[in-house]
Amino acid sequence: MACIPENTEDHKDTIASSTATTATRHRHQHLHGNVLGFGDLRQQVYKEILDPEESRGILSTDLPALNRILKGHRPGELTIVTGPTGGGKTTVMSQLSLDYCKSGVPTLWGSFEILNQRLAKKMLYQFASKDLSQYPMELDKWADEFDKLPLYFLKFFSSTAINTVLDACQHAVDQHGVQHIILDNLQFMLSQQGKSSLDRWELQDRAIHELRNFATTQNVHISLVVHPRKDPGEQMDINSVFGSAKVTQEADNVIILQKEGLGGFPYIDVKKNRYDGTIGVIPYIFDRESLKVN
Ligand SMILES: Nc1ncnc2c1ncn2[C@@H]1O[C@H](COP(=O)(O)OP(=O)(O)OP(=O)(O)O)[C@@H](O)[C@H]1O
Repeated sequence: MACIPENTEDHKDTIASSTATTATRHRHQHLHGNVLGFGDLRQQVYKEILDPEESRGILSTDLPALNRILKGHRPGELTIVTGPTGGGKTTVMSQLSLDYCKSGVPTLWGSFEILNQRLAKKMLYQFASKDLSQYPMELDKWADEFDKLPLYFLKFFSSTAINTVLDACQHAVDQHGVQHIILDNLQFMLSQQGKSSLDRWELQDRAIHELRNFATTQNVHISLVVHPRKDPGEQMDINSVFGSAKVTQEADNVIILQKEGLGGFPYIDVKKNRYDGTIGVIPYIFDRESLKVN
């Protein structure tokens, strides 16, 4: 019978490999239900390395320049959108969400500042790319097409408790497969809640935390419109967002709609992009006929 001497290299390898296997098994045996080993992530990591296009989000058709910076609209993220008063936050988010919705992203709008019918009218103009009051004969045709979109609206208006909002969002995720939720805006949603200004900041921090958590656990994208601080100055920066630093810390993306600056054009300013760190600006022109930016 062949006998393998204990000090051969083969034997050392065998011992080393069996020790590694035991260590791996030992590691995995002791993993808590909420703790992962690399093995659990391996296939996803491969996918990110070998197929980066796949891990990118849905791309915008209307604003291709935004894709080059943000790399698409991804589930599980929280985007903060801010900009000066009347600077186009609702208009741009309406257009962008419609753009993703047309690509098949089921979308839920929470419009706490403007009535749903006004928002839907704006979206219908953007959908038709024209001022439909000038084309009344076409109204039914466009409305029928618009009605086919996987688009939903929350009934809430102005002050609404965050838990009430999230309950409705949860229902929309479960029943309609919603993947993008737009809340416009945080201040109107939280208005008249909290007695002192300190209370209000705490309330806002808690709401941000809840929304962040919802986006992650439900794997949906939340776009949250937040007003700037009073008098944010000519060009806004990340500190111009109203509230504590938590608002922008919790966000994966921070987008500021800046007033005329670059060559006299207003521009979309991507100030934070946690996905790959690319930031940058996209000048745009607002078309009053279609209510779209391009
Ligand atoms: N870039 C733009 N240039 C000029 N007018 C615009 C632009 N974007 C939107 N508008 C128009 O300005 C008005 C306000 O736009 P919108 O409601 O989108 O701004 P907002 O930033 O959401 O406002 P608020 O600060 O009140 O929430 C609308 O009538 C809209 O059609």
